Amino acid sequence: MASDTPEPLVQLADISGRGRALIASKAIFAGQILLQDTPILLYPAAPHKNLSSSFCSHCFRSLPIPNPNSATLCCPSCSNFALFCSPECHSIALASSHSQWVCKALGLLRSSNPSSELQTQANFLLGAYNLAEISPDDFNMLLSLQGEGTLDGETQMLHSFISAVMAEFPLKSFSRFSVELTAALLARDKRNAFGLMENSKECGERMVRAYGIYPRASFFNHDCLPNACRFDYIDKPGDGNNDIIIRALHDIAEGKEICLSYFPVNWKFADRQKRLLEDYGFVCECDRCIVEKTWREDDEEEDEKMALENEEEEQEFPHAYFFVRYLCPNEECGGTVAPLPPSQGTPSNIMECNVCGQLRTEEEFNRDEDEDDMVDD
Ligand SMILES: C[S@@+](CC[C@H](N)C(=O)[O-])C[C@H]1O[C@@H](n2cnc3c(N)ncnc32)[C@H](O)[C@@H]1O
Repeated sequence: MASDTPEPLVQLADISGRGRALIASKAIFAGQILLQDTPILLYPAAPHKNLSSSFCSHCFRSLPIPNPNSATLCCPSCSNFALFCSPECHSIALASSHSQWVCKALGLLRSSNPSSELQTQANFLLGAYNLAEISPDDFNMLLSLQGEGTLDGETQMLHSFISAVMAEFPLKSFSRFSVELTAALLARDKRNAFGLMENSKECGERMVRAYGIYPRASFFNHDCLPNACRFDYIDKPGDGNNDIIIRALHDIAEGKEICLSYFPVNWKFADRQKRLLEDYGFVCECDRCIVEKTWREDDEEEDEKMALENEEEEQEFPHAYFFVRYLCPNEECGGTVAPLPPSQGTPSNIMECNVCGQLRTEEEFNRDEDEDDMVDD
């Protein structure tokens, strides 16, 4: 019997020197959705001091301004520190992420006032340990992702903090936890978590509201000239608001590897290399890095400009075209733009930015791009 499920557009492959990767299982067209992935674990970033909006502690959607006459749904242990957008989110959270021992640990964490980084890591660990209790399969999936742990002082400190709380709640899954496992979990998080962004219009800069572990999207490797990018729509109504969607930037031939950029595409060579080595453990040798490593650091901006302006140079710098075509023209946005999905085989001429969310026709995009160039000149 024929199946109605469309064949997946990506398949897993092993690539020497790059580990597991996703490659195109057939020819892909610009804008096509390659993958929609649901998180096995979501946890909040440390709260931003200059951000007033609050969000649901289960699905992470923004909460409406509270009506003084309506009762607010909150966690009985965490009270106003954990609010919910609906009775469904409230009851799911009380049966999962807001279990007694997690709430006790969250309370202690708040009173110890840790740095934002430690707080975010502790939020992850609490979510991960809790996952082992409520969904062992998802926990094993988390552990199967890439990353090797290191036993540094921060790991030891986080482990002691959580072990002390766990000692009061001797749940079955806790017996397996060791400092080595804590280190392994933190490494999985560092290598694989995706940040779900705050609405950048509201806070003026790119800030993360929550992080998620997306088991299938975690297999995308990095390229500084990616051929796909990811979108999230955390405040959209309905189910799946914390799914991520990966779309093709342009046509991709069957068998080609599909890569994302792990950070904004307009980062400079030295910053990209540093981040990839420190956080992801590899030296990037993509086409763009091979060209840019020959540039002198103080000339980098000049070289990029020349490559954009001079046709002959453009052939030597194949990535000049990438910025004209796929970098959001909104100043300081740094987002990547991809066409909307094709409709009934017809490519879309509407481009969407994955950071500021702006939609533009190709003509509007080119006009904004030209205006931006005039301001720069
Ligand atoms: C999110 S995971 C991607 C999937 C991973 N290759 C695996 O086997 O599970 C990130 C890790 O993949 C590897 N990786 C990603 N992009 C790479 C690249 N361009 N060259 C070499 N290794 C890369 C690095 O080890 C990195 O820490």
